[in-house]
Amino acid sequence: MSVYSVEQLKFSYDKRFTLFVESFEMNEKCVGLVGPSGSGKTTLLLNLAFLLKGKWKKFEFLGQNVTEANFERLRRHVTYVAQHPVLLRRTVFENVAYPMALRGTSREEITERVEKITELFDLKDLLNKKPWQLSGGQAKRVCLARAFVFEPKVILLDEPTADLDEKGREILNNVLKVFSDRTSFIIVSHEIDWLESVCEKIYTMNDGALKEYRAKVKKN
Ligand SMILES: Nc1ncnc2c1ncn2[C@@H]1O[C@H](COP(=O)(O)OP(=O)(O)OP(=O)(O)O)[C@@H](O)[C@H]1O
Repeated sequence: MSVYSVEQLKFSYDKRFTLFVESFEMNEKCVGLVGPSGSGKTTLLLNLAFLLKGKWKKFEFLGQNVTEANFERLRRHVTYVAQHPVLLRRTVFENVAYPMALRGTSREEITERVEKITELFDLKDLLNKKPWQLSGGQAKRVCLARAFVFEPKVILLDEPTADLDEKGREILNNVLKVFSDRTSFIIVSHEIDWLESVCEKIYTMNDGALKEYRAKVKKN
């Protein structure tokens, strides 16, 4: 079953920019997306996260036909992590727990999952800190942990390495590996070498059009 199967997806904010994806079939666990600034990468991710609604000839998500009726419901299975995501003015623990609290998860399960994910993202010592007490890299790791904590089927990452130092990158690489058995990823980045080391396939975006960049056999 494909993660996404899309034909002729079109979205415009206004007359100045149009995203037009002729065809996108995602059968990989991880694909990368590169392209110049303003070419439409974020716009594509927002459409694939069901946060922007365009028009399409065919749009399937995990084998389900996307329709007007289920569009908003499908959001539950996919998480978009923005390049500069915003944290709530609450503790790190509460920020990471937030998506599960929204979903009505029990307090016990929340605590257990937050513990596990903050361990993976090396945030254990920061659980009681507030956002303004964190460095940029720490804040980014909190945002990433908040996306991974409820194990959505698909995670869309917009420039995830921005703000991360070497240790942060190692952590992210490890988490991508740990989650590769249960989560699929689309990653926007300008770091093509890094994308090639973690993705099975890479696409380019130019003036709103998506093209395959290079098929690649994953190392190790
Ligand atoms: N909310 C909006 N309203 C109107 N136009 C927008 C909006 N968001 C983005 N755009 C325009 O749509 C085009 C594509 O933007 P988008 O953010 O998808 O590009 P991008 O490839 O992600 O860029 P970057 O690499 O700089 O993040 C740009 O011309 C941008 O100015």
